[in-house]
Amino acid sequence: MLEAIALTKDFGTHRALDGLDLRVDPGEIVCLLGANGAGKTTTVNLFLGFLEPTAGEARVDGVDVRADPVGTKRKLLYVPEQIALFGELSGLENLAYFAALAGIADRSSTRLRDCLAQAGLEPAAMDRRAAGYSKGMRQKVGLALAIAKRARALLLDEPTSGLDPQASAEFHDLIVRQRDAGAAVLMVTHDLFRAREVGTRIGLMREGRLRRMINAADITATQLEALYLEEMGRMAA
Ligand SMILES: Nc1ncnc2c1ncn2[C@@H]1O[C@H](COP(=O)(O)OP(=O)(O)OP(=O)(O)O)[C@@H](O)[C@H]1O
Repeated sequence: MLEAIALTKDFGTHRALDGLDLRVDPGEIVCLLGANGAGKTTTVNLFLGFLEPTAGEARVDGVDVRADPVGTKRKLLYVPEQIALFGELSGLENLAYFAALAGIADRSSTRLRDCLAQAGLEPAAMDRRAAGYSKGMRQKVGLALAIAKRARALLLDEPTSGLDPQASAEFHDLIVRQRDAGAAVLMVTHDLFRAREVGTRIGLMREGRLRRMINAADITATQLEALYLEEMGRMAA
């Protein structure tokens, strides 16, 4: 569903992403871990068509993002670290607005409320102004859009940073539900523990390169941490 083929991005003379080969199939969650500046967000932005690759291809459902930026984006849902909502509008009104922008045909209030409920937003909160929403509640509106859109792939960039542990666990449960419904999920995170819990595979990135791809089932959290530190060079001495 998501495929990077020798994907490369330079910013001036700096190579931010260097020949990335990666595949995320329907029904799996691939987590990207790595130190700041490793090229994780650049990868997500290339799949979204926010950046043009210097070389290689980012494909969504077999289509090069550059060849059909609008069509490929329609199949994706992007959840950034901070979801921006209109504070004066309710959660439901925000969802209705973004659903219209995304070209979703069925935007009845009943359907959108159902999507918000599936994303875990309390019914009582749906009609309250989003200005009073916590970060966790805003993320749920983002996920509700994925559900409304029937997005086939989710691109998540540090979606739970700053969430309390309970909200983070709840968010990850929702992602797992999307995976079980057949979505392909690419998640950038610094949370090694959650990556191992929910990830099918875990990629370790450093300085623009994918250094290692690990099957989450083959490794304990402690082993993952040791591998991570080793790859990041902190245990090199
Ligand atoms: N628009 C840009 N212009 C110039 N350099 C950029 C740009 N975007 C990213 N970079 C550089 O590319 C490299 C990779 O950045 P990227 O944001 O992909 O890292 P990351 O792995 O997501 O890091 P973090 O964990 O801090 O979010 C960094 O050196 C960064 O400074």
